[in-house]
Amino acid sequence: MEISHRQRLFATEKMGGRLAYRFQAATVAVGIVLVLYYRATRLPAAGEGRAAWVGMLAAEVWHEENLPGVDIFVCTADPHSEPPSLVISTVLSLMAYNYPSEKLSVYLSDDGGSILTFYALWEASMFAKKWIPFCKRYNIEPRSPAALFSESERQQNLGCTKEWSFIKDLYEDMRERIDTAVMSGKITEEIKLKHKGFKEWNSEITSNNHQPIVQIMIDGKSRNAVDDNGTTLPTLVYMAREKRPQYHHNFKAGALNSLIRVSSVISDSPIILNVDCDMYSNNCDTIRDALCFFLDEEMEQNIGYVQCPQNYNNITTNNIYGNSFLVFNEYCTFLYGHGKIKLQLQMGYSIYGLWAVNSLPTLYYVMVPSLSLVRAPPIPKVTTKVSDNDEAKRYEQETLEFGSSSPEYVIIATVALLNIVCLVGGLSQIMAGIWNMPWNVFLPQVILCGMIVITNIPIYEAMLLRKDKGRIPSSVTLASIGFVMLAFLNRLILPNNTTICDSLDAHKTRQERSHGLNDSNGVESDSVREMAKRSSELVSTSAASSQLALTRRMTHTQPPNLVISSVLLSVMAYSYMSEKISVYLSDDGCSILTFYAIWEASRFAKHWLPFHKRYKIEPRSPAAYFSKSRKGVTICAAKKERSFKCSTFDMATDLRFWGAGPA
Ligand SMILES: O=c1ccn([C@@H]2O[C@H](COP(=O)(O)OP(=O)(O)O[C@H]3O[C@H](CO)[C@@H](O)[C@H](O)[C@H]3O)[C@@H](O)[C@H]2O)c(=O)[nH]1
Ligand SMILES: [Mn+2]
Repeated sequence: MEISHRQRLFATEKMGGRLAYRFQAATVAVGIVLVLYYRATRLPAAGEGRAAWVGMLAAEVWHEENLPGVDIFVCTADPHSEPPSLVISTVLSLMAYNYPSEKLSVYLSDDGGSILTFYALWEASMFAKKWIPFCKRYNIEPRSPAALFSESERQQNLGCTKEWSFIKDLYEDMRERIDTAVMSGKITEEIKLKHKGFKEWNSEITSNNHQPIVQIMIDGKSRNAVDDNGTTLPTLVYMAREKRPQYHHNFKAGALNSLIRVSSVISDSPIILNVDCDMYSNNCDTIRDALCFFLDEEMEQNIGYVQCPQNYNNITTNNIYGNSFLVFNEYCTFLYGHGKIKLQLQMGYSIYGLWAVNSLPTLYYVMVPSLSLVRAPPIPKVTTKVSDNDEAKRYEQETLEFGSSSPEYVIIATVALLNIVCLVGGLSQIMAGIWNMPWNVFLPQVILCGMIVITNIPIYEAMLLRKDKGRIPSSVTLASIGFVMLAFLNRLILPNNTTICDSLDAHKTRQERSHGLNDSNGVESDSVREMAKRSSELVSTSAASSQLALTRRMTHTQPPNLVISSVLLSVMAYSYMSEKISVYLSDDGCSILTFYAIWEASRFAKHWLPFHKRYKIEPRSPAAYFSKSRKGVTICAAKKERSFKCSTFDMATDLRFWGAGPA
């Protein structure tokens, strides 16, 4: 109880010693009144420091609240995709928060470990001396110089044309120096003399292999850390955590981990604000707003995290990347949204709670039906950043940007390619009449596959037609072609001549079977596990067994009824007491042909069961057994086997006759 009290940031409680406290408060109040009396009666003449005197008076009257310290973490990873001139604009917008500067510390984590980013931050530490007082004096918003100066008409309304132009020129000169340095990739010796931190970089340092670098650019506790008006500046720290090739750096999470450790030694503030380097503050009161939650007397114990709404300033007309303002979490939108948002919205947002559940079926639907269109008859997505001009142009024209060889793109390209190949292949097979079935049976699959192909048109363009840098790299295209070829080579994806439901059904049967076997008692010869293993072998080698339940497909090589009888025979032939085995066949096709096949099998079983038991035949499906040419079969078995082979063929011929005949 006591511990949790001590950890609270803010609370009002009745305490002992109130009389002593009142006495102390009274003396402080008298002191304040005396100081104010002194200021009011000794006012200097104009031009002899009156302005400073009034300023002091204002400062003494202005009571700054007892606010907690705030550590602000900014992460950057690469000076080429995240330009340092923009990163420092982010940093400057955070340093200019409407919050007591001595309580603010801004940390920049540089996962690129780049001297260019360090240089940019050093420039920012100088520019901040002018930028922060400028923002505060004119109540500027937004406080990112890059964002502010990209809006042209703003200065008229502010009434500070001269100062505006002065600051703007300063900023633009700085940005040019930084961009030039980034372009050349190095820092001149002259600049390197200006801060001791530059000495950390030598010719051996690479972004993945370097010592830890921590440089305090502005030390808020130091007397020199003041802006041009003499007001304290926020603390500003550069950090590049140690990186070695043999240890994984864990991306942004790793950077945040190091930031927590480094900041705990330097400022150790109870509140942490985290911002990506490609964002900036668009509201100088954000920290105070968020503290309303953290310092709330009733709620603070329950609130550990406050997410500020995000605005996007570069959404294109059709919003092709689907950027939008969304805050979502693991809670069910229906339960938590009930009574708060409309039902339509609840339904719309529920997708964000369901993405994980949704992704497997989605992958399934974009791949398996299309694959089965060509293989069998029917069934009932480090972000790339906009950093160069061409890229920005493509973004405005709403041309999808790929460019990098990300594994995500391989998945997208493979799915797209697979679908177009399947559509073309499937349609040509249907036209050629290979499946021997009316064409409308394939309609749902063709429509689904066709819709996926239409949706993927930009992907085909990016893979095959585009020449710009944002196209899908040929390595990705090649990899996806490889995967598509694998899908066709690998018979495991879908056994030939098997519909999707067939294979799922076969899988289910296998599970049910092994489950049933594990429950059984009184095993005579083989162990239960061995039997379960064999039963699964059985089902997987004859996945076509359940074809009958769904589609009645008569192919010339494998009459299903023969397969059925073979499966029944193999199940009847388990090494298990025959009197304890009962085999049931459910025929959802309700066919006399199937019944006839079973009748044939029941007669054949009288010979088959003793035969396989005597000679330990495996597999015990006659169709499977005789489909393989057998060597090394014992001589005594050979003769009998030949005659069995003949009768199996007899049965097969009969069944085929009945299956193909007019019934
Ligand atoms: O090794 C790395 C990789 C990334 N970053 C930084 O992480 C941030 C986010 O990366 P980004 O590529 O911009 O990802 P986005 O998809 O734009 O960002 C969203 O997705 C990220 C990963 O899920 C979240 O961390 C972000 O907060 C969220 O805005 C950026 O500041 C990067 O500089 C690092 O510090 N180190
Ligand atoms: Mn980002």
